[in-house]
Amino acid sequence: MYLETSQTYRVQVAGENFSLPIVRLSERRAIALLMVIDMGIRFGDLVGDALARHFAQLKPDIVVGSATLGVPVAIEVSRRLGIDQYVILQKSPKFHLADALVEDVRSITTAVPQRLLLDRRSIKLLQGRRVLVVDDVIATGSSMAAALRLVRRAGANIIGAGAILTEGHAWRNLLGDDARLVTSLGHIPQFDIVDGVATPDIVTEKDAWTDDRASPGKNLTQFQRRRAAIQKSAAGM
Ligand SMILES: O=P(O)(O)OC[C@H]1O[C@H](OP(=O)(O)OP(=O)(O)O)[C@H](O)[C@@H]1O
Ligand SMILES: Nc1ncnc2[nH]cnc12
Repeated sequence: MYLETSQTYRVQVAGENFSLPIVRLSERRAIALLMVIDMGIRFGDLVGDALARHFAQLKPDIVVGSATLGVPVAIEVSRRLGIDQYVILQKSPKFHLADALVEDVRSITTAVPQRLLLDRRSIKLLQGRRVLVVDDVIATGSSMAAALRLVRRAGANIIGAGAILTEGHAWRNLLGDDARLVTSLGHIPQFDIVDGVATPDIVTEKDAWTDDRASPGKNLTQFQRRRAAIQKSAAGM
């Protein structure tokens, strides 16, 4: 099912405003859809520049992206970091991927379970290297978690996880300690359909922790940070 609503959601990505169509996933759920492949060349420049600038200081040796929509992100970021080769984790099984490392994925946009595959021939590009993993969106976190597992199985040292957008905050629970690796250029909520209208889902928004980049809670434990954020949001702050 892919049903456009008449609603859009305004989001800032790397400081610029964009309007995303809100589409239904089911009778009860909707998302603000970011189709990177429809956003044009300038958008690729914007997100490539911003992610590369952020992660350059961590000196990645190579960038890994997940098919399909993580592919342009990996290319744009690699280009700006001056790194020639990049590694793509595939979602569709192919004959030439018969000998791959595999992890299960269940992303927000796909009704059926999927598999993420790392071609064993790419392991040599990752083993012992400083790796940046990128994707277009992190929602449930299932795709990013599977990507991180695959890259670690290849013996890499993951130095960061970059996304154009985070969507809700459920991914923080799924990623656990790895949530601290994540930097995104913007944030969107997930939506419930209430009386036919897409409404930001306060449950996953409430799940927010204090953002490390905003710093005030930097030295608090994860639990304290979560509790503080929930109390703040319940108090309407
Ligand atoms: O955090 P999650 O819930 O896993 O959602 C995020 C994933 O969803 C999309 O992939 P999708 O499976 O739709 O494949 P695509 O890139 O081929 O569109 C997106 O590109 C991310 O990889
Ligand atoms: N909002 C979104 N737009 C495009 N792809 C997505 N995958 C997960 N959430 C998405």
